[in-house]
Amino acid sequence: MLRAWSSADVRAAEAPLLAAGEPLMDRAAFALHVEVVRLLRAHRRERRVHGARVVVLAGGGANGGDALHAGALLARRGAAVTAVLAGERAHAGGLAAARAAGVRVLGDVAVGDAVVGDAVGPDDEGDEPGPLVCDALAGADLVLDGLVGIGSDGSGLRGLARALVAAVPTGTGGGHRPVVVAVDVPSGSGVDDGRVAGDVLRADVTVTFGAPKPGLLLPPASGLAGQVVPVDIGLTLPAGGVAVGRLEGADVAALWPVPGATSQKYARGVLGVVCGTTRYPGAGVLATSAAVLAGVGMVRFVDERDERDERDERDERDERDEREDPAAPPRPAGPLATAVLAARPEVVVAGAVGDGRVQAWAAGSGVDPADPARRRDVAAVVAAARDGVPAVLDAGALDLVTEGLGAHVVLTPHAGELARWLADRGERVGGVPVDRDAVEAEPWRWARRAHDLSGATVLLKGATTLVVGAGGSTWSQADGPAWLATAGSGDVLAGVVGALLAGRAEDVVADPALAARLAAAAALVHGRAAHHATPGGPVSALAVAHALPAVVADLLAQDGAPAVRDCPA
Ligand SMILES: NC(=O)C1=CN([C@@H]2O[C@H](COP(=O)(O)OP(=O)(O)OC[C@H]3O[C@@H](n4cnc5c(N)ncnc54)[C@H](OP(=O)(O)O)[C@@H]3O)[C@@H](O)[C@H]2O)[C@@H](O)CC1
Ligand SMILES: [K+]
Repeated sequence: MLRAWSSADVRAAEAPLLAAGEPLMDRAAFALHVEVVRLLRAHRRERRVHGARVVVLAGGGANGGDALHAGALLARRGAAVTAVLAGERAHAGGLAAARAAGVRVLGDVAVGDAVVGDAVGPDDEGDEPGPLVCDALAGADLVLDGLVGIGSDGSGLRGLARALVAAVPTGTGGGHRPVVVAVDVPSGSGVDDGRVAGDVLRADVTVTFGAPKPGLLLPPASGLAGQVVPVDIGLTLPAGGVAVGRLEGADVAALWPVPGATSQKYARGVLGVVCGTTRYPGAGVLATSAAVLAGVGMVRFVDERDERDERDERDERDERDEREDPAAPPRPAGPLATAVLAARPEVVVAGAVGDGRVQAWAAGSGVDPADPARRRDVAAVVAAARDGVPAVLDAGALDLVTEGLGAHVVLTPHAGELARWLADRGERVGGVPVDRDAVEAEPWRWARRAHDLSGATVLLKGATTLVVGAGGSTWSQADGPAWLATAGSGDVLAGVVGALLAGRAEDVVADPALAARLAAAAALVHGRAAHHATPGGPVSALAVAHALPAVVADLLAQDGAPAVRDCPA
């Protein structure tokens, strides 16, 4: 599991060690240079550090200090290192180390009484990179981004720092692009909230010290961090202080409901499904298939009934009452349930919500809220959820969600659906109702807001899926390929979430915070199933569902004790 701590927690953990004279920056810089050595060996044709051209972009704080110290170590290994000083001051220790190691220093900053280096820009403002800097960047094998770390307020880079970021070759049109390593965080990104205001240099690797910061896991900033390499510099972080977590494969086994030798289907969890309509049966097929293939004990699929069906049922019931005959004859499956049964014959069909017991519900996928019959079924599920039955509410069910649910209910909107849901509740940003762009710019903020308003666990679908559960606990999962953004993908995810809620229903009722971890595990498995279905290529939602058993089996075989539970027969 990857855990991110806030910059305040990291600073608090650093403080006593710095006061005690622990060499935290030396540790950070050493680890940083080790990662750079690895990257240079991997990426350079010569496979070595000697002769590699490295540019260090150094701000005036300790982030720049880390970068300059690492630059010094690289220079001592034979790299041709150029440091560009971007601040009005430079980290004195880092600069001294760099100069002593033979690093070429460019910049117009005063250190003590001395002005060092060459003029950066051609103008007096000094916020345009000059030709020496541009040449160094154009020829660099690797750029170290040490402009600003956790000292950033996330409002965007300014002055020369901003101009330097813009001057790094991007490789567009097949041109040269250096490997970019961010020091602690990509400079200027929202360290604690994942916001991106202004230009941020996209990193291939971020070497982060003490602990990952939330912005490395939270979109949109997480999309600029590349591979996150955490470095232990000896900090002790507060146990309860985790701001954001990310489940990894080894965490899934402990969450997944695994049957014991004496388990039977009812005790293993029955999932009631109200997904799809006669007109659009696909979502019913996909959500049901996913739940079955994720290992739920049984699916009870609620068929769609039209008004004529209901009239007939009422008449039959009245006739039975007159005959004092309580046994209802089994009803033939309608067209929707017939489609579902054709794909998954193991499913049991129910005539209505409440016909037969379930441990959890999945509702809303592929349901048009304007469809009166299906809307009534979904409303019955929402009522059951309000009464304490775990449920995943997707797509068409979201319109029926109001305040006062518990975290045992998982909402699964995408950004557009979440924006609409929030706007309907009067949420505004910059004086206008929240829209999709606003949610995509600050997904964590709005997922938390939806959790606060609804009380439910909120799983916000996206390239990085965010889950906010009880107490604001947050999980960020980025497990799927971009190909997973395909029709029906959300229906499959709803089925997997539903399977987990049904399989661990008692645990979720006892501890609603568990729902967020289960939803995060579902997102992980869903993403991996997409990779498994068609590595590197297009993927269909049904193929993702079909890949679930193999992916789950693989994850259960990993380290970590599976939660094998012998349920009473
Ligand atoms: N202490 C230690 O031993 C250890 C520290 N560690 C490292 O320290 C980092 C934190 O260092 P920090 O606290 O010095 O802040 P830092 O991130 O360098 O930023 C301050 C500088 O940025 C500048 N700046 C700010 N905003 C800006 C903007 N928008 N656009 C442009 N510039 C902007 C600001 O300029 P000023 O406002 O002063 O003009 C100032 O120069 C942390 O991330 C980790 O890398 C680790 O190695 C562990 C050991
Ligand atoms: K940085």
